[in-house]
Amino acid sequence: MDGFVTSKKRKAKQVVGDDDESTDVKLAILSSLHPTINQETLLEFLLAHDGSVQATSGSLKSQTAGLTGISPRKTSSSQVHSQSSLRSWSGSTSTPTPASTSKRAKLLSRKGATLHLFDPEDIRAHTPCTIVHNFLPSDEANSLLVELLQEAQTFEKITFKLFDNVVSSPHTSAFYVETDQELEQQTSEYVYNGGKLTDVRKITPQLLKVKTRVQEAVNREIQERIRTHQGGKKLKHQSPHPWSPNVAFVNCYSGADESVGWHSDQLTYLGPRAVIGSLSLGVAREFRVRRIVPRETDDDDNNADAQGQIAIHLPHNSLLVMHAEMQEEWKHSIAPASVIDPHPIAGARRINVTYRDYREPFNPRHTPRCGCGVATVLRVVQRKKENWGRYFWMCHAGNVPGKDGCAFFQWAEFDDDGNPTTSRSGQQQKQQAKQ
Ligand SMILES: O=C(O)CCC(=O)C(=O)O
Ligand SMILES: [Fe+2]
Repeated sequence: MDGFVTSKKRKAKQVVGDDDESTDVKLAILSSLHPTINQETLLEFLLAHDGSVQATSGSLKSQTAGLTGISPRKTSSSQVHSQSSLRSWSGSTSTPTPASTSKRAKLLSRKGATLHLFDPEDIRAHTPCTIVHNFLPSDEANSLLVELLQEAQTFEKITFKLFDNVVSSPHTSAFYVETDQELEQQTSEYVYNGGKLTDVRKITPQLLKVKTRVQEAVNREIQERIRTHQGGKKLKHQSPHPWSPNVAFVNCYSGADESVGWHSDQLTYLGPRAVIGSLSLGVAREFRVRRIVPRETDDDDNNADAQGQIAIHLPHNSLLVMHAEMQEEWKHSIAPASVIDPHPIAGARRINVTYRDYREPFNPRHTPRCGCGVATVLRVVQRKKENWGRYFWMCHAGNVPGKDGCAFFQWAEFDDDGNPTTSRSGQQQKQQAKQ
């Protein structure tokens, strides 16, 4: 039985190139083992040691002991710099067309280099995001910040399993829902990283009030994006319905060294081509994005940073919209900072609220369950050229410390509006028939 599971797992890996996360995962492990060494240096060492975490870590330990060749974290993620705009030197002030946008982005962000963006027009032109500065009336932003800093005193780090290591997120967070019924469902039915969330809270009156403003602004931004970047049409699998957030994740970064590693947000409850509204409060930090470039071959890891990173600077009271192009094709992170400019209310702390639209067809009651009896996770092929852009459901029960998952894997199909085209029972039957 074990042999069967192992070979099935291997097969799934081959079709989806699931390995694609391994560089990020390896970097996350190395980062937690060597917190003072910046990610670029870790990546260089990892590549030099053929992707072996153990060899990289050993080599880093001996080099840091001898203090040779390693620069401490010296990322430029630091103070809030100011930059007028790229437009001032690129000579263009007009709204870019999709073609000119991607050409400019290619020219400006390069392998190994980080392009720093501050101006909303530059962010719109070079990334799948848009930003609204000074989003809330300032007293509303400040009082939401005060409330969430208070809440964050009891937030916890999320613990999960990476390969055989148990690691915890380098920041704290909590999850907010609107009704008692959702609170009950979230703790009994929903699954994150293979396990149940332990800290689910009822949304606060201020978070709820701000949600209405976020909802209006995000829907406006979506329409604008469709007009300027999507040729007037929603993307294939993008929902045609107005974006209607019903949950919020709140993250707290207590100091410059707290961060979140490279990831794409989980589509499991959002569906394909999801849009997310992300409000930043307190100290300004860098939100880094990079496009995922499909691999030419299975062991081609050199492409991981082929187009370089883009750092979007997120000041207090800014709303970042991650548009429908984002989660499937890009990864994002909050980089550790070497220096920060303290905020008058928050000091070194930053609060981030991501409002999300959990869609009914993606309720775990309707989505496939794996052999462990757990609702599966929805993912997309990001690296493997062959199946690039295809969605699949897979078991994630093995991410819980102390648990092993199963080999469940199933391609996911959606109609043009992003609704699953097969019912759960239909999918389960097909899966059982195949086994
Ligand atoms: O803190 C942020 O701005 C981003 C947080 C994030 O990526 C997430 O919660 O998924
Ligand atoms: Fe995220």
